[in-house]
Amino acid sequence: MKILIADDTNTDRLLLKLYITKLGYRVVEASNGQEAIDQFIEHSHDLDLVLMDVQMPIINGFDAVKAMRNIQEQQKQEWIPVIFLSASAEEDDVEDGILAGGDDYLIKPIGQKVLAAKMLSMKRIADMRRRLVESNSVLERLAATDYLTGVANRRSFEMTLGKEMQVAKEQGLSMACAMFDLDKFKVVNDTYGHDAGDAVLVEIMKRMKASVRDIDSIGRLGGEEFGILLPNISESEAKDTFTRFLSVVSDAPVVYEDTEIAVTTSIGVAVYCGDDEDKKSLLKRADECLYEAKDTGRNKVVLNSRVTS
Ligand SMILES: Nc1nc2c(ncn2[C@@H]2O[C@H](COP(=O)(O)OP(=O)(O)OP(=O)(O)O)[C@@H](O)[C@H]2O)c(=O)[nH]1
Repeated sequence: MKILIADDTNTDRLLLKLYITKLGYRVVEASNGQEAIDQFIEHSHDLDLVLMDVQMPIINGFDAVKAMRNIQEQQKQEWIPVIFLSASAEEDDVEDGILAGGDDYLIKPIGQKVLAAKMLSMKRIADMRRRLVESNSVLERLAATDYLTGVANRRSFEMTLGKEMQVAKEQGLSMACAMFDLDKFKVVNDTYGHDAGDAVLVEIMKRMKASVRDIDSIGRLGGEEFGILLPNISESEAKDTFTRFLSVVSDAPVVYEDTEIAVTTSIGVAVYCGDDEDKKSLLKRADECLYEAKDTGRNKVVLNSRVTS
């Protein structure tokens, strides 16, 4: 456990440091409010507790903690517990300390046992918060992911599409939004079984994930239909990339329990040029291109309603 002690009185700070190091904890020191904020910023990644004197020069303890809580909120950091230390036992001061973002308030002089007990209770709270934050991030990831293929689900894909369209608009860049759908997939299921169909979806997504750039996004829109976003790409580059994706799908069969299953895909691509078009209309254009690809023979890319292969 790493603890920041902020106190302008050298003897108080050194005594606290002595108590705390004896308990086996690491200590970072500050002798005024500004230094406390600086140390908080520098050590926030592994700081477990702040012991903050109230009366200090430059910035007092309450204002320093308000600043720390703002930083924490802006940078979406974990909550680090703060205990105020003060000679004042006024009820108003205790209330102000908690309102400023403190978690507890101790009246000086502070006994060694009380300090150790308070640190233990703050650590419990910090650990509980950490576990909550971790569980939330797992839940958020699950809520955004397609369970079978591990790519983004439709909701998450559409959110990314909205963000990418905004970036493209602000920076005057073009981007490609594609819908692709495995051809005659019902035949795969009917011939080899649903589990084999699932294995095909998983393998094709694995290949696609390995084929796109880090800035690209893939999502499952439903069934055997997927979406791909290629930000910052010209129309001709998009055409080349999606034509290459046809081969990524079809060049090698998917092997499922010693059976080779050959699959192809049809891809409909709408290029967005940063104009006022909305998400729904862009997806509709891609969908129309996909239908054209299906209608005109499958295993092909149709870009902005023009047959390109
Ligand atoms: N195995 C498996 N099959 C799925 C899943 N989701 C949808 N499907 C199947 O995908 C098939 C889609 O069939 P259709 O809509 O007729 O399209 P298609 O056979 O691919 O034909 P085209 O799209 O016209 O080339 C259906 O058999 C669905 O049951 C899934 O998660 N796993």
